Amino acid sequence: MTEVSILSLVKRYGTALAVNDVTLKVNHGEFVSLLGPSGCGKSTTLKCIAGFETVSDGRILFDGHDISNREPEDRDIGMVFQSYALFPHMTVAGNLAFGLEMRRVARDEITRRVADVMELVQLSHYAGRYPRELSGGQQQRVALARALVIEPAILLLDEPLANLDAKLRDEMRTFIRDLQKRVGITTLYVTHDQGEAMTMSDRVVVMFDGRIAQAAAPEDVYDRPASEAVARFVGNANILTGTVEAAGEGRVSLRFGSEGTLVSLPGAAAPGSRLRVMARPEQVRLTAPGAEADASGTVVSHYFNGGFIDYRVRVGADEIMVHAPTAHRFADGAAVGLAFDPARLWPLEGAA
Ligand SMILES: Nc1ncnc2c1ncn2[C@@H]1O[C@H](COP(=O)(O)OP(=O)(O)OP(=O)(O)O)[C@@H](O)[C@H]1O
Repeated sequence: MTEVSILSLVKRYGTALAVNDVTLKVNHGEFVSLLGPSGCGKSTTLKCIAGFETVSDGRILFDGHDISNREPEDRDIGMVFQSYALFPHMTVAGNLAFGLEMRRVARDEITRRVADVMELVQLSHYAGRYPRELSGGQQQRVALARALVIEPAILLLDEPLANLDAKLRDEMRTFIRDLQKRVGITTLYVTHDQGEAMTMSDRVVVMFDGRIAQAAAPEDVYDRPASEAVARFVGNANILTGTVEAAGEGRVSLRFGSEGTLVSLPGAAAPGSRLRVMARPEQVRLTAPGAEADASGTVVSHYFNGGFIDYRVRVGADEIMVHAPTAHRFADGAAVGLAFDPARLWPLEGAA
């Protein structure tokens, strides 16, 4: 297993900064996702690690060795792309053997390793098939096997599930994650899909404009986002502004609107100041009017979504998203109360 250190990485295309001073350590056997909107620099970061792009500044170390100037084939990486990039004129077994033949591995050893990796990705019965005779998910499993068969030190994946339909994508998430755990390989995974990053990763690195906005465990990024931009990119977020009525011992009492009840939450701000807090839609509870609540509002719309109902509720000038169980239903126009779970409200940095 290998540790990857990215130190003050900069990548410029002309005057444009695609990667702007990225520093990140990926531990032995860790699964780290680079998550961000299109153009934020995640693929460029991965390409610099793979050696497909030269770095403009900064260094990349594998287990303490500077590999910034090594050719891609000398970096000991396995790579999987969105387009499976399989050789169409070769069978599955041929595709898997190719990298080993290039490395002049002995024939017996190639046979053994190809058989092992086909079993690992559950494709043993497909050895003689050509890529065009496989489904998208199967082709991506071959691509994964081809990256792993060379037994690389690091696995790099760039949007590998983007071409698959939704159900297959869900299955492949678990498949890749289980496989990575079994093999124990240090993995960097690029995606713009926050669900994918959350379910698969040990750590999620959120990037905007070539910079890291937050690098933390999925739960931390979701529950304790470093900024409003992270809060909004990772899942849905209600951003509420309240007035601090009292403060002390690392907690503040916040009042939303003129009628809102006081909610006590962790934070430090002077009384009278305005504070923005994040409440995830599933952390807001709807109550019948008259029942104890923190605020009152009117249902603007509701959408049935299988196990849940997604409501939009007008509270004063704000619209609050609520992701609620189906047990109690409220019609459009209904008066409702909203109750926040103070333990789950998260104060955001910066002035309101
Ligand atoms: N070869 C290139 N020449 C010039 N600019 C480039 C090149 N490759 C990428 N860029 C620019 O660098 C920035 C980062 O691109 P990058 O592909 O890393 O983003 P990304 O987050 O992976 O986006 P996507 O999900 O769309 O691939 C973008 O503004 C892009 O236009």
